[in-house]
Amino acid sequence: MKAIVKPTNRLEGTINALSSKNYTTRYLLIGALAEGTSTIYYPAHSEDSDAMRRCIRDLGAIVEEDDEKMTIQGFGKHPRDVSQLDVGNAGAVLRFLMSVAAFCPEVTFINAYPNSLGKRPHDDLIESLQAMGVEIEHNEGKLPITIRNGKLHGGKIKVSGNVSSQFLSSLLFMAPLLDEDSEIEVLHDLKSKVIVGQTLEVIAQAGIHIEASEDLMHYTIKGGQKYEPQKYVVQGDYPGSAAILAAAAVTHSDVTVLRLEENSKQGEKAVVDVLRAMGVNLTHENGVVRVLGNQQLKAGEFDGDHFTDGVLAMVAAAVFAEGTSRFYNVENLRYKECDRITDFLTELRKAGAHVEERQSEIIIHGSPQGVAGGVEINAHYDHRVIMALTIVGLRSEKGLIINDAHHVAKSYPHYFEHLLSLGAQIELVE
Ligand SMILES: O=C(O)C1=C[C@@H](OP(=O)(O)O)[C@@H](O)[C@H](O)C1
Ligand SMILES: C=C(OP(=O)(O)O)C(=O)O
Repeated sequence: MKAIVKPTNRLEGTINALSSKNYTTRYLLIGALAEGTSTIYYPAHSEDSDAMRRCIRDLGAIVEEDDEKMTIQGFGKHPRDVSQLDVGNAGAVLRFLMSVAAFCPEVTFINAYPNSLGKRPHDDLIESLQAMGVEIEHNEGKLPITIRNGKLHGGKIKVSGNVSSQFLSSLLFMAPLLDEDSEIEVLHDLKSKVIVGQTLEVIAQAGIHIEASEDLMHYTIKGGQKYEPQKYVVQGDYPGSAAILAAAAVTHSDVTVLRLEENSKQGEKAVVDVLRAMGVNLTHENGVVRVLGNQQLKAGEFDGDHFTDGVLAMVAAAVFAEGTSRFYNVENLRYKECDRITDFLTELRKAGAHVEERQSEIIIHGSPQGVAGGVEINAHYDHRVIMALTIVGLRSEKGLIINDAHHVAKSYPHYFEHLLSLGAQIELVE
């Protein structure tokens, strides 16, 4: 699908935030790891959450669904003997399930997206699992990956947090089910640290006890624990909503997004403060964010690691700010669906933005007068690149054509529909 994004002066209206992708993948997982029936209200529907749903079914969970909720009869620590799993393009699903696969005799994770997930590194998790007795075949740390149970055991576990927090989360989900007690030590820096708080939150909701140090670098985990079946309610998604809020910030607008809890553990709720710091007129009360955009933005400097999945949308807003903005501590954006620094900035430059990259920084020299546009954009298989470039297109002189825009469905299948309902001028061509 192509998205033909045309210059749009005004956005107006109210939308319900999509359901959180990262809570949905977690609740599906812990529902599967429980024995008994868990219920998840308002689960997300996107390619990534569908991937988790498909894989836990393949592993033996019984999943039933109606319009409002999903029930999962879990398999505990005894998944079905499945030979292959297809995680689509979902990094978190792959990494979380690599640890669960260690309870199966032999599972191969296939390489369904060689140009996206197929390029992402998993070495750090592979090394930790191997040290725990798991046998792993892999393609230089990348897919396809085959996991064999070997002699899986707990004990002292080390994992690097340099590249992704998902490796640590994966081990935190699995270790309580082992017979032995475990201690996890995080080596190096822990990137996307905030999201580990979401992992610990859902694990605790399922009755599992993990002792975590305050800096989230050390964990003590008793073995032989069981996930209890529970009822979970999925909150609204900040990373996806960040793009809607940024679109409202760069246009004349009166846009309200519902279902964005102020006390959420999602790091990307920081985008509300980022936009505020950029001078955007907004309020955030009782789970409702209202943006009154007037196209006036000022530049700022932000530690992007706190809101990793919201960075691209904030960069798109910064393209139209007065002055030079800097998003630092974002090196691990290079290891996502594409290289979200080099690949994303290549597309931004095509659109007419003035941007510079460093190994772990994005620098934007703002163009408050707007950018030229009038070019075709490569999506690089990345939903967040698509969402961000759409924002830029709305404020361009000649619009943008975003190729392969269907990849937006990885996290936010209704993104264009939502923008259209706010009055965005976008044509979708199959
Ligand atoms: O744990 C998770 O669900 C996620 C962790 C983050 O990845 P990294 O830890 O690799 O930064 C985030 O970007 C991703 O969308 C989801
Ligand atoms: C990086 C993302 O997801 P994942 O790592 O799960 O593929 C994302 O949603 O932006």
